[in-house]
Amino acid sequence: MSNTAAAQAPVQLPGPVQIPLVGWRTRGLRMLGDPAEYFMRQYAHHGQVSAWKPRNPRHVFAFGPEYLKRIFTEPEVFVADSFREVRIPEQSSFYRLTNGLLRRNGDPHRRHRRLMQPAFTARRVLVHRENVADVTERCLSEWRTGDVVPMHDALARIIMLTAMRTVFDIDAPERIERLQGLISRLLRVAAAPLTLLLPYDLPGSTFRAALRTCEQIEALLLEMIRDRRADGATGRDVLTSLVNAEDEDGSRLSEAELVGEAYTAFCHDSSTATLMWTLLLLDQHPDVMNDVVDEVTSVCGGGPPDDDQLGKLPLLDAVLKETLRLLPPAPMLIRYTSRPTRFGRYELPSGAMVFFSSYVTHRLEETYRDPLRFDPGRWERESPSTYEYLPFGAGAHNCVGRHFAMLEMKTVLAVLLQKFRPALVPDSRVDRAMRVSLVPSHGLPMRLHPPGTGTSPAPLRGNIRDSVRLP
Ligand code: HEM
Repeated sequence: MSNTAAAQAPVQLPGPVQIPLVGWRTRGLRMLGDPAEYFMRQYAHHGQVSAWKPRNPRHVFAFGPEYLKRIFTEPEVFVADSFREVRIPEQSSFYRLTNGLLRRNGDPHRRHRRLMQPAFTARRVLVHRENVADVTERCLSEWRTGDVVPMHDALARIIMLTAMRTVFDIDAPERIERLQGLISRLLRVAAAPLTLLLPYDLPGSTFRAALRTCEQIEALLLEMIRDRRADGATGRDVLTSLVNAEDEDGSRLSEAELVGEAYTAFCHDSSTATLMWTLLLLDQHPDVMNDVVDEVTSVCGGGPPDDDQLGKLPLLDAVLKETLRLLPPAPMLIRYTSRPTRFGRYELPSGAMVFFSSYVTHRLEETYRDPLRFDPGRWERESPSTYEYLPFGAGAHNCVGRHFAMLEMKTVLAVLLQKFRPALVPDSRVDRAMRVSLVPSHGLPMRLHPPGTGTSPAPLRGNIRDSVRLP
């Protein structure tokens, strides 16, 4: 945004002709159904910045890197408040569980980041590598060549068990099963559009189901936090690091704060989503699949990667980066303006909701050559800026778990691809589905072949073909 542009008198934001009686919740429902498509249409019709109601811009869309830079570099003006629209009662477990970093701003946010960061540095997360490999190998020992595996459930199980071990250090099957069941239920009911539309504690409502499920999850988390404190907290799991984390003035996170942060650190569904998309894209690009399998096998020699080998898998790294470019699990993020502010040539009121989408930004032709092509090789030629490539966000709220996520995804894929060649069941339907993350619909059924089997891309149907050019 140039100074000259900012100095000009404000003009009206681009946007659609207003249709009376179409409120934001109606539009919001359409948007939540398929945010990727909705945002692409908004961008195609109105460009890098626009509003639903140009004369009263309370809902604004920003896709260009210059606007994103503004959002990320002024966190005191563009504040995060992830669950504002759900109107969660402040005294509820639901509130405390969702009261993590993504709800905090300013000093409280900085304090929590300071306390959490040490558990998530690139170096520190390596302590979890063996646990991730061990869980993956155990789960894969139940898979058989020739089987058709519903990849969504299978990968979600690996990631959930990994999180249980690395975040909470729990292995006891009954505790795992209980927490797994509760979290799956919460993700289902919390993502239901009715929870947003009818946020009331009424009999039979999805909102009430979310409230009750959160009470049970919070009770379990508190049990674990108190166990940690009682046994002196010496483990290497994330919860132990958070329980022991001490600020410069000697203060620690309270029980309520720990509940919110531990829950956020536990939800790894973005990793599950990325793994699913990666397997699909590799299936559709057998040459890349062959090269990745060669790389992983020659570096790791049949076993899980060690610390050193994890850093020697450049193609696997590029494949994950390219998957996160084309299909970022969080395709819709939101900030709220804390005061009236100039936004380039436009004026935004206080309290405006600003939507932005890495899904759209990652497809800008000014930045990416042939953006719809899955091309891991582009990462040798193209080096987009922080505001042009942002699957993990940017600025104050950038993903604290990014190193963890990369370690987790690389390890799972390295182990999996040395044991099996998964191939999509031909003629499957693959649509984008917005659950908590952007995932392939219909569970992604894949047949397991021996590693090294030559397969051709499975014919498939569905709107995934609008997101990426497939054979
Ligand atoms: C492929 C995997 C992942 C992706 C794509 C991803 C993406 C993101 C994005 C886009 C944000 C920024 C949200 C915003 O600005 O509103 C974020 C924040 C966050 N992520 Fe991740 N994430 C992933 C995995 C993880 C994992 C495994 C953890 C925990 C270990 C984690 C913990 C967090 C936390 C705590 C925040 C909030 C940071 C803050 O507000 O300061 N993420 N993530």
